Amino acid sequence: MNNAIPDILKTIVEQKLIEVEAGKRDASIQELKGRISDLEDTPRGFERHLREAAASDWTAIIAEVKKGSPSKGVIRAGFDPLEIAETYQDNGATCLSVLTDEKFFLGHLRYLALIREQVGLPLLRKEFIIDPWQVYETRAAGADALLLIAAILEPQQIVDLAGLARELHLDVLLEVHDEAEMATACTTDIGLIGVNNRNLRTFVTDLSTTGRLAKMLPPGRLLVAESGINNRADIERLQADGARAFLIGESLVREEDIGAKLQELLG
Ligand SMILES: O=C(O)c1ccccc1NCC(=O)[C@H](O)[C@H](O)COP(=O)(O)O
Repeated sequence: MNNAIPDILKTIVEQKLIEVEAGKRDASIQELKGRISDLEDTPRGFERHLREAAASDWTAIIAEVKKGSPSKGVIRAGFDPLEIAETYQDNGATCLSVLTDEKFFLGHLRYLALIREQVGLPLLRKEFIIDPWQVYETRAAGADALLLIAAILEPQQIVDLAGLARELHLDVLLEVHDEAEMATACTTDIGLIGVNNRNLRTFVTDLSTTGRLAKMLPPGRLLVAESGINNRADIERLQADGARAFLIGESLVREEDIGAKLQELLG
């Protein structure tokens, strides 16, 4: 991790180091491997679902199960992760993103298994992954894909963590915020590249970030626009800029009628 990364990410990573060490004391990689071999179903093809939707007329939305965030505090009072996930499925989401960080996003690892039991859509574990142990934990918890955040990883860590994820049949979404991180992403063979429109120093979202970085993307990668997407016009603008899938949290969970909002976003 370099010194140039935003303070919020430094704080989160420091917390993750503590959590991972505690996690390793609770369950060794060997134990996690045992849990993985006990799983009854195989991953659901997170990237494949996005690519199929993006190749059709359907808008590929990754709808996020998000109770809160460092920038906004609690976004949805009376948060029910399963009810939200079912609403997303019933109203046309292609995939789901499940925040599992407890301290900063008020999520939980157990939401993955809870949702997986009742909802058939592929699940992304939205976490701050910094250690191979967490990749095993992710697969054992029932996710189909994991997020890697370029800002908190060295290029070799990205390659190694993505390689391990693939060995465990997990798809990877690699998130970038700027040109330097996109340049690193281009040196990998990761198929799903997310541009996060949220500036993590100011927490302000600027959708033009996606268009700026899209120009650097080699053919064959699927561009996911992340954060700050509020309405159908935002999606159409991002589509024109090259985005083929859309990761949306706050503008959905903030609504009283989440299903109606998702339908509006789908157009
Ligand atoms: O959401 C935040 O405040 C935040 C702060 C620090 C690191 C990451 C953060 N967000 C994670 C995400 O990437 C978003 O949850 C996701 O892209 C959805 O964004 P939105 O639609 O704006 O809720």
